[in-house]
Amino acid sequence: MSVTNFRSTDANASTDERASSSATKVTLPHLQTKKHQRQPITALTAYDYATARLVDESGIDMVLVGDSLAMVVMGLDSTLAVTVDEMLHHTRAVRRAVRRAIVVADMPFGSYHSSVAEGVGNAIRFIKEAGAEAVKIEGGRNRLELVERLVDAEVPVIGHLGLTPQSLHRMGGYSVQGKSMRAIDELMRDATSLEHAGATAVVLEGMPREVAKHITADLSIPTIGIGAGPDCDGQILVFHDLVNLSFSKPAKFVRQFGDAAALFRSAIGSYREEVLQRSFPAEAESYHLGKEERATLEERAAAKFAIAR
Ligand SMILES: Nc1nc(=O)c2c([nH]1)NC[C@@H]1CN(c3ccc(C(=O)N[C@@H](CCC(=O)O)C(=O)O)cc3)CN21
Ligand SMILES: CC(C)C(=O)C(=O)O
Ligand SMILES: [Mg+2]
Repeated sequence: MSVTNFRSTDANASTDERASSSATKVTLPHLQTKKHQRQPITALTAYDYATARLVDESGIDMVLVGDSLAMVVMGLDSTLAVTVDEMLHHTRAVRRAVRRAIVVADMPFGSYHSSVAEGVGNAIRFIKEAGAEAVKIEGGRNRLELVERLVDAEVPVIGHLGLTPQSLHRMGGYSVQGKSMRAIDELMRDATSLEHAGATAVVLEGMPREVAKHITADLSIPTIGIGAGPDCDGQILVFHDLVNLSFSKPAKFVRQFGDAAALFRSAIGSYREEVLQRSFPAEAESYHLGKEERATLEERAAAKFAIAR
C-alpha cells in the first residue's frame, strides 16, 4: 500500500464498518410520523464531509446544507452572494458523509426568484447532481406556484418563514418577525398555504414562541424552529454556533453546546510550539531507509565532506 492510498483505504474501511452498525435510514415520511407521535425532530446544518459525518453518526434526523455557509464558511456578511454551484459543491461533500439522516439543500438567493421554471431547474440540480433528498426555499404565499411545481416534479420542498435571511434588505436587518397581529396573521396564512401547496415541512425562524406554537398546532406538516421557541415539532441550529466556531456575536436563540474554538486553538498552538522546538515530528513519526541504502547515503555524505575539506 502506497502512502498516497492511505486516506482512501481508511475511508473505505470505516464505510464498511458503518454499513453494518448504522441505524435505519430516516425518510421524509418519518418526520410526519415524529410530529404525530410528538417526538422532537432534530436537525443541524453541515457544510463538509467531516462535520456531516459527526452530525449523522450522532443520530440527528436532518442535515441542512444551509446558505448560512456564505457567512460561517466563506466569511461573507450575509447569505445573499452564495451561488448554486457553491451550494452544490458543499452538498456533494455532505452527501458522501450522510447515511442515515435526510439531506436537505438550501436554495440560495437568486436561484428561484426570477421564474418558477428556473427554480425548478435549479432544485432538480440539487437532487440530481448533489444527491439531496429535499430542497428548502424561503417565502410563503409568494412561492406557492413554485412549491406546487416542485412537488409535481417529485422534488420534496421545505418552506421557511419568519426571519428569512434572504429578505435582509427588506427586513432592514436580522430582526424578529411576526410581532404585530397583522404580521402574525400573514405568517399563519403563509404557513397553511405552504402546507396546502404540498410542502413537506416548514422552518420557522426568528419569531415569538407563541406565534410558532400556534402555527405548529395549525399545521399537519412538521415545523422546525430556530429562534422560534420550544413548541415547534423540531429544532435546527447552525453547526458553527453550536460549537463556537461562528466568530460573530451569537443571536439570542443560540446555545453553545461545546467550544471547538478552544479545542482547535489549543491543538494549533501545541503543534506550532512543537515544530518550533523540533519535538515534532518525532522518531516514531518519521519514515526510514533500509540498512543498505542508509549506509550508502552516509558514505556519499562523508565523501562530499572530504572533498569540501
Ligand atoms: N452563524 C449563523 N447563525 C445563524 O443562525 C444564521 C447565520 N449565521 N446566517 C444566516 C442567518 C442569519 N441569522 C441571524 C442573524 C442574527 C440574528 C440576531 O442577531 N438577531 C437579534 C434579534 C433582534 C430582535 O430582537 O429583533 C438577536 O439579538 O438575537 C438572528 C438571526 C440566522 N442565520
Ligand atoms: C438556519 C437554517 C434554517 C438556514 O436556513 C441556514 O442555515 O441557512
Ligand atoms: Mg438558509
